[in-house]
Amino acid sequence: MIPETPLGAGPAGREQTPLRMPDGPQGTSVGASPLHVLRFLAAALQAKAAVEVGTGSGETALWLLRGMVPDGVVTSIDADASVHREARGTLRDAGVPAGRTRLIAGRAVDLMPRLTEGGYDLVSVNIATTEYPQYLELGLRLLRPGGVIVFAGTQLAGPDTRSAMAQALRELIREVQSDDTLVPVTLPTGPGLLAITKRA
Ligand SMILES: C[S@@+](CC[C@H](N)C(=O)[O-])C[C@H]1O[C@@H](n2cnc3c(N)ncnc32)[C@H](O)[C@@H]1O
Repeated sequence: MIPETPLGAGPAGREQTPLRMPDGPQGTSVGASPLHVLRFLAAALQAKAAVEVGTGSGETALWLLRGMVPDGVVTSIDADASVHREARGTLRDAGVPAGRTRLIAGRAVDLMPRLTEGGYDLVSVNIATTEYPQYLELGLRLLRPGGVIVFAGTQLAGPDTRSAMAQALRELIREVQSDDTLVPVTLPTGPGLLAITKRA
């Protein structure tokens, strides 16, 4: 079992404040990118705990944290341990206290089953994959009722192609459509998002 970070355990003596970020010059667009969507969802859910699959540069984790409650924690998994160095730099440069992220190296399919069932408000899958259905099952297990799982890059799968990724995406959609406890939406931003909430 991966030890859970106690929520609300910020660095001693440091007041937890929201991580603010500019969207652009005042009075212009507020943004419609996948990152804006993730930040919005994290804020709307008042997310205290999120799981991210695919840490990469740390940029997505940063935007999730900007939407989450001030002491919220992102658990971010990447199969490539070397990316966590860059991600730590991204988060540190943005002023994120170290206690707000847990960066874990390994394959998400191996690590997600070790996270606490029902312990998360939001799961963000940042990889376009042939294992979409498996990530749906693993991610839904982690969500509290009313939580949301977001798949990024779904338009890369091209639903009318015969690629393994497209087939996996179709299977994912079939599974979502056949489950009355799930409410999905496709968002045509960036490489495509599929967001699914688990009814409370
Ligand atoms: C598109 S990048 C994520 C970019 C990230 N959102 C960012 O802010 O930079 C995908 C990442 O997922 C990782 N990855 C790919 N397959 C994985 C798997 N099965 N389990 C965990 N991480 C994986 C890759 O190593 C890569 O760093």
